[in-house]
Amino acid sequence: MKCGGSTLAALPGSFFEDMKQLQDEGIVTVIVHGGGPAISDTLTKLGIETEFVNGLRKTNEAVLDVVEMVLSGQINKVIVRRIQLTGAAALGLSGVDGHLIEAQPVSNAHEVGLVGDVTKVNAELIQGIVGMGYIPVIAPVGLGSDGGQRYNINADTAAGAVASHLGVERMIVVTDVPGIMNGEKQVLPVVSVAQIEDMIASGEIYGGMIPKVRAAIACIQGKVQEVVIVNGAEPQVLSKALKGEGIGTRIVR
Ligand SMILES: Nc1ncnc2c1ncn2[C@@H]1O[C@H](COP(=O)(O)OP(=O)(O)O)[C@@H](O)[C@H]1O
Ligand SMILES: CC(=O)N[C@@H](CCC(=O)OP(=O)(O)O)C(=O)O
Repeated sequence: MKCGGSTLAALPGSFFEDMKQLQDEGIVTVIVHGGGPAISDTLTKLGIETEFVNGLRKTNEAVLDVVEMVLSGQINKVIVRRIQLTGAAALGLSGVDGHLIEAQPVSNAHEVGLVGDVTKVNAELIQGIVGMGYIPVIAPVGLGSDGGQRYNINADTAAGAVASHLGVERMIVVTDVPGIMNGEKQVLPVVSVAQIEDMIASGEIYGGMIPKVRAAIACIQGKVQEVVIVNGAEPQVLSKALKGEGIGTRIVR
C-alpha cells in the first residue's frame, strides 16, 4: 500500500482498524508512505526554498536532510504509532535501513539533483519482518549501490518498485481523491494503460496523479495484477478495495 502525504492527517482510526482486521484474516500488508506536504512545511519554516520539476522535488543535501528527518523521523513514526494503537505490530524503517531500497540518480538528475530511481529492493528483509508478524512501514529514502549517497525517491515510485520486487497481487494507492476522475469529475471505475496515456496527453491526468499512474503502469507489467487508487478518508477503503467492492479506480493491463 502507498499512503500519500495528502491524506495522512485525514486518515481516521478506522482505517488502521480495517488494516488490523485484514491482518487477522491473513492478509499481509506492507506500507510505503509519502509526506510531501509535511516536507514542504518544514522546508518553509527553515527558510529553505523548494521547487518541483515534473512532480519531483529539486533536492540538494540541505533539502535531503529535511526529507529524511520528516519522512523517517516524523511521518514514519506517526504511522507506526497509529497502527500499534489498534493492537497490530508495526516496524518503521526507510530504504536506508538494511539497504532496503537501492537507488541510482534519475535520468534528469541535472534538473532535480539528488532524486533516485529504484534499482533494487531487499525483499528478503521485508519478508523477514512480515514473517515476525510486523507490518513494515517504509519511508522512501534510498541508498546508492556504494552505500554512501542518499536519494530522495517519489513515494509512488518507491511503492511501485517495492510491490514489483515483492511480487504482490495488488497495490492500493491511498490518496485524497476518490480515484482517477475524467474531465467531468466522474470517477472512472477501471482504466487501462492505453486510456491513461490518452488522459495524460489531454491533461485530464496531471500533477501528483502522474507519478501514481506511471508507477501503476510499471508494476502491472510484472506480477502485480492490479493497482487500486482510493480515498483514505472513505470508510473501510482497504477491505472494500480488496474485496472488489467497486471502490476507487482499478488500473489493469
Ligand atoms: N485525473 C485525476 N483524477 C484525480 N486526481 C487528479 C487527477 N489528475 C490530477 N489529480 C490530482 O492528484 C492529486 C493526488 O496526488 P498528490 O497530491 O500527489 O497526492 P499524494 O500525496 O496522495 O501522493 C489529487 O489531489 C488531484 O489534485
Ligand atoms: C523526489 C520527490 O519528489 N520526493 C518526495 C517524497 C515524498 C512523497 O512522494 O510524498 P507524497 O506521496 O505525499 O507526494 C518529496 O520530496 O516530496
